[in-house]
Amino acid sequence: MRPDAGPLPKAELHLHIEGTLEPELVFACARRNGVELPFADVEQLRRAYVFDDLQSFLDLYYLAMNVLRTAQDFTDLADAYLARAREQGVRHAEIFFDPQAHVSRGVPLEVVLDGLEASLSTSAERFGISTRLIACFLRDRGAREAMTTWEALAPHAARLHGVGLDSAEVGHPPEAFAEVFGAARDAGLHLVAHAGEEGPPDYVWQAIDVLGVERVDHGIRAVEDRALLDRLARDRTPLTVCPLSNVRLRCVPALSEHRLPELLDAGLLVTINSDDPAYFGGYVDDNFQALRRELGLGDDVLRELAANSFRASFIDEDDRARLLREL
Ligand SMILES: Nc1ncnc2[nH]cnc12
Ligand SMILES: [Zn+2]
Repeated sequence: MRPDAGPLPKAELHLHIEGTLEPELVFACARRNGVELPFADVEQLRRAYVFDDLQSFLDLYYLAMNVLRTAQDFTDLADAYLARAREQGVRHAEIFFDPQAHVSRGVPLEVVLDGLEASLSTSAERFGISTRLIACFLRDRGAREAMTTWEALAPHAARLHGVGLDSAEVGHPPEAFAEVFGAARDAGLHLVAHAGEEGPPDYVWQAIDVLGVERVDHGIRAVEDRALLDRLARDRTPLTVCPLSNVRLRCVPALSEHRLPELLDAGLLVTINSDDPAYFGGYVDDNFQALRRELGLGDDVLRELAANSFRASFIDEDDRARLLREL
């Protein structure tokens, strides 16, 4: 039992580091790198954070990250996330980054990796948070570019913990990425993929059956397919659900109508995460608090969701047991 009433200890398993870019850091990086922004100031940028769907968010997400040019920018980005994450009870984070979004605009992969690692390699000492990196392929840029990206990543495989699949989902089914996921598996990396965020349950089936992912990112549309729910429950395949993201991107009409309780009732290993917290109005514990407020989840359920985050993480068994004992 925990002695105090601070935020629950938890792991964050679905967090895009580029989605932690707060407007203040956008302007600071733009200023020092001489990048022009189509926004007058921080307030005007923040006012633009109103989204109709995933694509309308991605348009702004890719635009804002254009200010990230140097290793120092990526270090500052990760440091800012870690400081926030510590306040939110995070003990372990498996962090996504989008190599193609940087390499395609002329920022070398080494700059991104060196910059992130300069922060993350000391995250445990400075913030009490162990960290891992997961490189995501941008599915809307196709399987061929994903393979080219993998060829650039492979020499750095030891610096990575896994690969994932993200960006615009509908029209870009997981099965197209079977070969590149096979190559990453052969290199000893963990596999995850966004599926069933906006896309149909069939994309979740493909992620587990064709790509062989160990976790499904989002996966909320699995609720529409009884056989899929049974399969995910039977295999204990975790879903990394992001409630505030789902509302902001209009994947669900309101938090009070989120079908998370049905996923839990079906016996799924559900975790709660923040996705792109700078854009969606809250970091990971804010998601937990919103579930308490809007969905009426009680202490026991919230504690179970926090425990699931350790169960679903890729940490060593000793670390998992140690972290579970904190709850
Ligand atoms: N919620 C999300 N879905 C797909 N790709 C993303 N990239 C960053 N956030 C994302
Ligand atoms: Zn995501």
